[in-house]
Amino acid sequence: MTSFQSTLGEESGIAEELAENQQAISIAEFFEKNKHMLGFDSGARGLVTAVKEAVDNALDAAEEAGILPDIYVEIQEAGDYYRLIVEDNGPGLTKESLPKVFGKLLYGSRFHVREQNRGQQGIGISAAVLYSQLTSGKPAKITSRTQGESEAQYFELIVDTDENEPEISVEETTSWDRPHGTRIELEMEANMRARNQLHDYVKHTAVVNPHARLELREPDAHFKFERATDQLPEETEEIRPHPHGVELGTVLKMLAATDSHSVSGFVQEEFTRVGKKTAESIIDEFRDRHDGREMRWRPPASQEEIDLRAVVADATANKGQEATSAFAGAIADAVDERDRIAHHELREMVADAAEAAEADHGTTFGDTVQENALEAVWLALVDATDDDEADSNDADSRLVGELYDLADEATSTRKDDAVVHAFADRLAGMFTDALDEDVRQRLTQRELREYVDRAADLTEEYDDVAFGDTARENVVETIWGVMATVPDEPPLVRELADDRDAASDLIDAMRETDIMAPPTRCLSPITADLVEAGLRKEFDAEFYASASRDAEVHGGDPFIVEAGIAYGGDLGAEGSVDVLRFANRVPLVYQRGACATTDVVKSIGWRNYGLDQPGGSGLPNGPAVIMIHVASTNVPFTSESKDAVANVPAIEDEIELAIREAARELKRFLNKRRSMQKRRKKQNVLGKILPEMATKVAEVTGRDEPDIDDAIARIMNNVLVEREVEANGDAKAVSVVVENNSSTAERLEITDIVTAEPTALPDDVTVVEMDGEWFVKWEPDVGSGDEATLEYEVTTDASFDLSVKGVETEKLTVKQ
Ligand SMILES: Nc1ncnc2c1ncn2[C@@H]1O[C@H](COP(=O)(O)OP(=O)(O)OP(=O)(O)O)[C@@H](O)[C@H]1O
Repeated sequence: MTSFQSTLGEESGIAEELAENQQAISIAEFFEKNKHMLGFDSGARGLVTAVKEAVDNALDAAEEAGILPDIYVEIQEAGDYYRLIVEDNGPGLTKESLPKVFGKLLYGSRFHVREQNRGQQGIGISAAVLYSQLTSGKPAKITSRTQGESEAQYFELIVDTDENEPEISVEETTSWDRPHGTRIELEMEANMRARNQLHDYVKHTAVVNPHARLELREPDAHFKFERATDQLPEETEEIRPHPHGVELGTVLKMLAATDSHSVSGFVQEEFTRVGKKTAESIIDEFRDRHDGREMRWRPPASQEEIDLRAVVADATANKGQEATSAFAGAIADAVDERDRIAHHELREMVADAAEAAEADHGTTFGDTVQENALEAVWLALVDATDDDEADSNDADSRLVGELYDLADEATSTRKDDAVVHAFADRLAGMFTDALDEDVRQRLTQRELREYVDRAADLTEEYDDVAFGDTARENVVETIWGVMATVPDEPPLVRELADDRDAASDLIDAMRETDIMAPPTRCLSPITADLVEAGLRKEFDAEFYASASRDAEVHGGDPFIVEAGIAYGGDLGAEGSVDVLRFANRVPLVYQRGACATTDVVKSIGWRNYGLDQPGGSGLPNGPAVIMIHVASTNVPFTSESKDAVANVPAIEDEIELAIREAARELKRFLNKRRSMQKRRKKQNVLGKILPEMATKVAEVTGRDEPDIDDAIARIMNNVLVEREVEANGDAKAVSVVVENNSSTAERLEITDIVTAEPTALPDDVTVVEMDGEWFVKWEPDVGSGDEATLEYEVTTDASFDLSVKGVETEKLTVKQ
């Protein structure tokens, strides 16, 4: 005991004294002291967070009401403070809800809703009000007008931190030129040191919300982001949780709150994607965990000389010979028809046989008779034949034989036969012993594993052989595979609600059952096309790629990850790439280093995708932007300030897959670019050397100089497009020849622009005249090593101009 402890022990009433100091803390007081948790840790950051909270709310509210958002943000210098004004054209707030929305923490419409929203906790805007009143001492000034109302409501209020309730100082009606919407005015101690973050937030919000019009006016800048589309994002719908990944506490709460009585009703009513069939599969999985499975044995083979009729007849008394024999025969035949039988299956067969015998012979085969027959047949199946020659060793030979077959099937061929037999023998002994405790031989998978482990340990010990983990696991799996799920009714919901272990079995069962991915109507991904369009709008790059994954689930909430990459062009080549992070269409500005998105980007081997990555890990270098969007009904953030996505493995996996999908396209682009660069270099060298060689050769041989273009095209495996014009009487015969020297088939788009009307054209070309010029368009498919020719005529002198598309310039030689 320490001296401090001894003092404590001697003084009576110290606990009471300490207890007097204990008191409840209001949530508002708590956040007042822990402003950093909500993103208000400094003046610079506080301003950005306040803008973010107000703009996110405005977007949420307008979209929810089906209104194209039009948001105006203004930051003014106001003496020692900064004044923030945010106006939206959303549906507005009623007189009753407005004070609570702005003057009470943890008050909101989204916390209990399983639907993708920017807001989640109902803290954001009231925290901004709290920050403003703490730093400037001024109340928040809110104007709001709901649709159809002739006047707007005006409030001045603060948060009463003791009570966490709004304290209203002014409440009146006013006129406002917006037909509907909300205007917030907050004064706060702030500075513009985080101007870049503020601009990034607004700019990136515009990238992922092309349907919104945003305007930002601050002391030194004024931006307008016009909307790029009049299409609101698909309306989202609320959904129930998905059974994959829900946690025990949540399920216990749901069990306590549900109106369903049965587990089947519960899983169908409370979860998404669970119909009757899925519910049955979940319950089967639950039974496997909660009740275990029953061992199924083979019926006796004919050579075993087990006479089941005699066994049943011996166990049945006083039912008359005819009826008894019909009863026994029906059981024996039913057993004989099966591949394997579990105890509960045999029980059903006996009941069926009793019913049939009763119907045919008028004799009742009641419960006791059925029980006797069941026990006798079951023991004959699992125990032994009672045949005269059987000695005690043969007593379990049926089980040994069957378990030997199963173990043999499960283990590698390298295992010695005698060893497998010895193992099966030991395992059979355990099954036989189990009969004393539970004649049905019900085992959970864990119990079966214990049996197998024990038998394997003994085998290792006495037979001096290895019986490794894989072999053990295979044996468990094989035996578990032949065991039967039991038909027992699962406990009622109210029993489950009080039974943690059983509820946990239900969660495992839900996890193990194949269940369709959750519906995505509750999510509003940006879509791959718009991810790319957003990047194009914002970054002048050379290459863009994007990927949008299918929905997955974490903690019962569906989520979708999207990724995009922009590369080259005007993007800065110095230093590491830019990572743009978004959650539910909201740009994440702070805590980049603590975000799962950044962690995943760092963990990818970017050299493999053609980017420079010093040391082979960490952020890659180069002129690239990597964008990641996580959309979910519940984005797991690292803190209430919603700056960084938490390290949830299921989400990290999807982030990685989405990035890799886009990165593969980048790799293809970079590889191609590299090979084209090589080609260009080689072609340049050839273009220099060949003419000199040609001249020399011509000089030496006294012949004409060979055609250089043709030669280059062949050496470089290029596609050569060549036009020739020959006089043909008064007319001119024109031919355009395509010679494909490359190793792949090519589809070209050739336009010959002619200043005279072309005639004698083949059918597969189109001609359009514009201002005295004729555009002859021809689209030949030319196989590798093949040639194609277009021929036509012009009657007068003309000039020509060939344009060729469909083949990279590096692979093309045009001669005209
Ligand atoms: N501009 C607005 N127009 C209409 N309703 C609004 C507006 N701003 C807030 N609300 C309503 O007030 C509620 C509370 O907003 P608040 O910012 O406190 O929390 P939230 O957005 O729900 O969650 P979070 O704390 O994650 O931001 C919202 O859920 C919404 O119903």
